Amino acid sequence: MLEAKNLNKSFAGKQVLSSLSFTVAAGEIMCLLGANGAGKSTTLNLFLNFLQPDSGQALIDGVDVHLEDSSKHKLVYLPEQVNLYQEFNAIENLKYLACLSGLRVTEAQIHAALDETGLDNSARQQNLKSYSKGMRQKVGIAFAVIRQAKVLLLDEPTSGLDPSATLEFIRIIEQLAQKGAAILMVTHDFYCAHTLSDKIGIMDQGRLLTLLENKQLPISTLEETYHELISGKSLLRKVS
Ligand SMILES: Nc1ncnc2c1ncn2[C@@H]1O[C@H](COP(=O)(O)OP(=O)(O)OP(=O)(O)O)[C@@H](O)[C@H]1O
Repeated sequence: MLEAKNLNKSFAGKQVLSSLSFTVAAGEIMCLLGANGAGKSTTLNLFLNFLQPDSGQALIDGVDVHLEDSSKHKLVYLPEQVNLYQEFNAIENLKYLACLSGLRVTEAQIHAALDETGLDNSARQQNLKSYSKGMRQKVGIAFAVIRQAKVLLLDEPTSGLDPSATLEFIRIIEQLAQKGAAILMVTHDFYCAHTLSDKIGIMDQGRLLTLLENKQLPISTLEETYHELISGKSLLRKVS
């Protein structure tokens, strides 16, 4: 389980996160939407312990990531651009990543993880420099499968993916959540947020303005709420 507890963060006197609190339970997918500069990536960086909060806690399974690094073994981070070794193929990359994490994996386990992501068998022996963004992402997700990640942090995972690759990505992430991972995703993609998330937080200027439960929420309501909150204007009024 992942929990932001009253997180505050400033850079050079500028408050970029203010009293940010939310939880993502095991098996749940939460998405953060917000304008550029709202503080979404800063939030991920606090969970990754790349940054220290001024106050508050970023907790993974009840452990403050800034006080104990035991939580880092439970976590996999997928940045917008998955930067793996371009000169290695998928199998070699995953073997190497597993080795760096102190995990022993067989080639059969690596193939099984890649099977879950749907990466074509024929591509697995090719160097990553020939991969598309979606294929690279599948290798990153396969690492989460190998690591049996309890927490997955995703930063704008669908930007630049074509509609089919986006759908495939959604299917893979749903499967990881069904297996019990807590997933926090930052995105500007309404469709992905709407299709995938159990709850959607809308952020602006470091604050969580609202937290929408996504049970049968129409995508038009999500978009309307976003625009009203962020720009103070109704989408419907704008177009009429
Ligand atoms: N290392 C840093 N040093 C100084 N300011 C920073 C740093 N990282 C982020 N900021 C500032 O903090 C604010 C929040 O940035 P953040 O990257 O978290 O926003 P975001 O919601 O992820 O935006 P985007 O959608 O553009 O990725 C911005 O004003 C940004 O300029």
